[in-house]
Amino acid sequence: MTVTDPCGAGDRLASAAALATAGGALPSEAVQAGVVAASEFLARGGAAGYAAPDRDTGRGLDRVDRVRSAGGTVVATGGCFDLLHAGHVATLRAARALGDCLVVCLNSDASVRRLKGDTRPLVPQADRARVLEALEPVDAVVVFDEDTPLAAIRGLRPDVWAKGGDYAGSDLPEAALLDEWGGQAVVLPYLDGRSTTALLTTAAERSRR
Ligand SMILES: Nc1ncnc2c1ncn2[C@@H]1O[C@H](COP(=O)(O)OP(=O)(O)OP(=O)(O)O)[C@@H](O)[C@H]1O
Ligand SMILES: O=P(O)(O)O[C@@H]1O[C@H]([C@H](O)CO)[C@@H](O)[C@H](O)[C@@H]1O
Repeated sequence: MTVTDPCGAGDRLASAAALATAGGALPSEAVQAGVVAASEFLARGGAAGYAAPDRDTGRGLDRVDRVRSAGGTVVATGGCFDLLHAGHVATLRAARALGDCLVVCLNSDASVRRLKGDTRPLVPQADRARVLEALEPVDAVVVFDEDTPLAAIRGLRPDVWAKGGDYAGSDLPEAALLDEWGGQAVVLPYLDGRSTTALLTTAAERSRR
């Protein structure tokens, strides 16, 4: 293999090793996974093997397809993302750092209503999607109407499914689906004290003053 441009190989090794560790691999196994990923990355021409994302057309599922066909890592996350806060941004940034693109599976308004009650969402799905698409870590948003993102995930077949730290300690139901194609479900750190519910409660209290 003629190594043309090693740039990015270290990041590739580190992200693959981190993912392997998150999946329970031993340090030696994680390093091995990282070396394999970095080798495959270089074999495909390294960073130069990726088409430069065109900000006009580089967003959206076409970018996800390009990353996948170049052998990159597709990361997906999901949620309601009603009133956005720093915890959401922390999870989106951490999820994006696990791979080469990030897709957000977004609950539709009807789905949010069934999940979180008739008073939710405050922000309609079209605006929730627009806000998410404007964030640097987000490459695409897929709105789903079901109670769970399982059908959307099956269609996307991401390498990684990530949720925020409020799911720490719980078995993500998406993990079994990712297992079908060797993907991994991971829980990311939680930013204490941030939640849409807390924002709504504070707003209601302040408005009564
Ligand atoms: N404080 C936080 N730190 C990190 N990730 C978070 C935090 N709050 C939510 N997330 C993550 O953001 C995604 C969307 O979650 P969601 O929209 O339910 O946020 P929320 O603030 O918990 O909303 P709600 O209060 O209405 O339940 C999920 O993956 C969730 O794990
Ligand atoms: O914004 P939330 O409440 O984190 O989003 C929910 O997440 C659920 C989670 O993926 C289960 O593991 C999902 O089932 C539900 O549809 C909401 O997206």
